[in-house]
Amino acid sequence: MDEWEEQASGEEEEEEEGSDEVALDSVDVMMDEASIFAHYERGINFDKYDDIMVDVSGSNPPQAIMTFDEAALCESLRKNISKSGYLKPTPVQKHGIPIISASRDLMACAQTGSGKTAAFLLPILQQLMADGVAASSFSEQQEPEAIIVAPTRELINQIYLEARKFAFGTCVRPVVVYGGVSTSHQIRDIFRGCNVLCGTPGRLLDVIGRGKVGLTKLRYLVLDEADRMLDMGFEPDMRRLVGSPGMPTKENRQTLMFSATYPEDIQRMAADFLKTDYLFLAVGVVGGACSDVEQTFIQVTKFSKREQLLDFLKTTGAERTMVFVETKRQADFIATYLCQEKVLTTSIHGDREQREREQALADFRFGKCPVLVATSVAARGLDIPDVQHVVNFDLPNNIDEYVHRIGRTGRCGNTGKAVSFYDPDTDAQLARSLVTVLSKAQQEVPSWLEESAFSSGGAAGFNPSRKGFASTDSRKGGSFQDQDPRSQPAAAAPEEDEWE
Ligand SMILES: Nc1ncnc2c1ncn2[C@@H]1O[C@H](COP(=O)(O)OP(=O)(O)OP(=O)(O)O)[C@@H](O)[C@H]1O
Repeated sequence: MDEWEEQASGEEEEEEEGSDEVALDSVDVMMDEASIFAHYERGINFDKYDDIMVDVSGSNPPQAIMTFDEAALCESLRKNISKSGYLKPTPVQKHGIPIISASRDLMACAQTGSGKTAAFLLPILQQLMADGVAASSFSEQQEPEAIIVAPTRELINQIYLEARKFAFGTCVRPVVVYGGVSTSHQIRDIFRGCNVLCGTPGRLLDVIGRGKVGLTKLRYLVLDEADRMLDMGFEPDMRRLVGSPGMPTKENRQTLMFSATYPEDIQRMAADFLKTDYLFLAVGVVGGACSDVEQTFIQVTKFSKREQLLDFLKTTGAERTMVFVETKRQADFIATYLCQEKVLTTSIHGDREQREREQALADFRFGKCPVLVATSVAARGLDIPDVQHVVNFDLPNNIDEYVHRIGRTGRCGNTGKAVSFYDPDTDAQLARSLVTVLSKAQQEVPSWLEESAFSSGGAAGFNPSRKGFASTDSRKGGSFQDQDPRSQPAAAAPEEDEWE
């Protein structure tokens, strides 16, 4: 089974022995203020974000803000923003914050690493604080004002830590729930008060189903990585969530969606969850790659990849590098191979225990292992400082996945590099989408890739319809990717390591 889906449907069962300790390690750790506000620096291209074209569609969008001061945030939020090292808002924040503060539903698209998390957290927290919301005392059912959903455990934990950082020193209490760790521990944490509940879908539905979380006070529903949350793997869970007893109708809640990619069919379906007058915010090309990532391609054959990877890693030394592979088995295999070759490597994938996954991320984050071999479970959202290289050892089978993977580097105005191994025998179906992504990001397109894209092989296998990225708000019509009637929905194809 696809490891994302495994999380979607299998979280409830994951009360394995020892999981309490994991929960204590990861969730309840008492961090000091300095570590809560630890952050990495904006990169040299941070100011260039302001040159990116912004398009807001829908009726009567509010005026964008130019500074955090214009957002009229309360004192504690301003202090926390400044302690986080934020001097000025990024474009998605300049437009997103006033839209959310104006109580509008929003579908927002902005490139990876450009500050989408704060774009939804800040206006929500501001409104809750302005309304005097405070975590209630111990109660065996809590009624959060906001729910944030994301597809992976590590990502939702990261969002929770961001929420906790911005809410530091206030009465608003964020809580996180996700699979692979003790449910009872998380429920106890909810009982202590919960205003902003961050969760992966399976565990969220579990705590709601057990009656530990009531939905009648819910005002905000946020889908981060919204296109992923609404594709085949998670859509049923999202429909169950909005259909849960007590969940306010879409007219009576504010629904916010964020991602760097929005295939058109997903945009159309997303409209089921949003009020009809939702705003669509596009910062740059919808589905476009981060312009601060230099993308290169190396033609390989299946059997030369391992040596090529080793040669590449010899040139990068201790620079932090994420190596993406397609299957869990491949992740173990490549990580073991690299360790045998004395490259300090760890790995993350859906078959590893949650404790091991968190340890792997920590070892990578803090530099103990500069190389992280990962499946798609680490492709979206993770914000790890100083990732200098992303290697696509195996290219993914859809273009959005590629965009998210390479977006683990080149964040917050920093530059990064992505190297992809292109095997003409297996990757030709991606060639045309890659050419489009490269050109839209003003990157050099290798002539052999262009030839491959427009040769019969590249064109015949071209499969944009399900995972094609839209140029704009689908309500305007027209995606810039060709629509090939022969193509099969890519969602039917394996996205990750499901066949193992
Ligand atoms: N206004 C700002 N000033 C300085 N740093 C910022 C600002 N906004 C966000 N950041 C930092 O930029 C980094 C990337 O932000 P974030 O993780 O929200 O990106 P994202 O757009 O959600 O990316 P992805 O699409 O990969 O999920 C984070 O470390 C965040 O703290």
